[in-house]
Amino acid sequence: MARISMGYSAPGFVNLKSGGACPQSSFFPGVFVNRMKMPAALRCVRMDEDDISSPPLLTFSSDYLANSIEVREWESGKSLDTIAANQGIKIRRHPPTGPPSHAVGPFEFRLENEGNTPRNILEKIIWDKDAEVSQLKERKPLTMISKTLENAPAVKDFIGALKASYERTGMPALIAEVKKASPSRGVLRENFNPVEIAIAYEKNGAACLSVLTDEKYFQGSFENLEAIKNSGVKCPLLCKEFIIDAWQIYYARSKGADAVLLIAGVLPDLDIKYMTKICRKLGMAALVEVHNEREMDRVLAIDGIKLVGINNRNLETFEVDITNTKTLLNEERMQIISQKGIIVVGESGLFTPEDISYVQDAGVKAVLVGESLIKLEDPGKGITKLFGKDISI
Ligand SMILES: O=C(O)c1ccccc1NCC(=O)[C@H](O)[C@H](O)COP(=O)(O)O
Repeated sequence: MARISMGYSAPGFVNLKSGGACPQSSFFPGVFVNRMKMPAALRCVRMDEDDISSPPLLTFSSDYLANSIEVREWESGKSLDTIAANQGIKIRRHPPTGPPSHAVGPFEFRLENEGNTPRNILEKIIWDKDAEVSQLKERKPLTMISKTLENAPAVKDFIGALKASYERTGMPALIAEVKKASPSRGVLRENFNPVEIAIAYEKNGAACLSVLTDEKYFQGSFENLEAIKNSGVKCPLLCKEFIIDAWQIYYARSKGADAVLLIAGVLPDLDIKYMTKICRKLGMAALVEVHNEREMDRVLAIDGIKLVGINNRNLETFEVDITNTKTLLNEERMQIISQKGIIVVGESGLFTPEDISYVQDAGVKAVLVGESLIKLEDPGKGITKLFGKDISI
């Protein structure tokens, strides 16, 4: 099988060559491209069929490339943002740079939102995350992380835990979120002890836990994730991050995550396919999050996805509407979901037993809940209040 490998040529740039051992032969001979403008799937790590612990040399099967519309678009000069926009994604991965787009007489200017101003909070988060991940990767290259994975504790079965809970209680399985703050609500809980909260959630019937790791906007951290993992909590853990680079999946795994979040409103199909493949190789689950019908249809068309989250919160406007879950789960889609054995997770804005019944009737088998639990004096007891019954027994 022909493989493409990347050799670094200049900071931020790669020289695409074919066959790791044969640097000058053809696939993309001597092509220099801006690495930051490439889809994540083409950017960072090895896609070797059998070995995921190897050094960060990227390899792709030629079949994979030949079948990918996005790769062909990218080869023909389309930028990552254009490819994403063709899939309805409005979030740009980086601040656009380049000359001002308007000239009037001797003046050149850029209209607001045409230049380096993020269009909304999600775009701002993604731009900041991109800079953060670039720095972290320099400090902890994949080779270093891969070494730590050799002795890492086994991954826990995230989807299995959701199914078991649903079967046991007859109610949506709970993914309880360890969330100190959010951009839409500010600080949700001053007295925040992540391990205590995690233990209380588990004791009161949570099937899995979601741990926010973004520091800047959510006051979360990978230390929190690691501390919960090491506390003896048995629930599988979702690393709640803004993943834009496959390196982050390996990093999350090294910090104890059993599952990661992939946001369809940020990641084009090729990235989702590539990242879910990495998750499978690492034994992790991927919760692929959608907010609108287009994202839902894109994700349902991708093979191998087993967990889909419907976020009732619009991450660009912060508007929350739980009827979104019902809108997205129409009859036609429910048929695909059941044929493919997908578990649907209802996310955000769930506060009462009526809300839980509403999304359950719409077709979800799990829910992801943060605010309504974390704001209570006793977040563990909040679970019984939220479900209208004790789901720990
Ligand atoms: O919660 C936010 O304000 C937010 C803003 C921007 C991007 C993501 C955001 N939240 C992530 C989530 O979707 C929620 O943390 C999760 O679904 C739980 O929601 P909730 O029960 O409403 O706290």
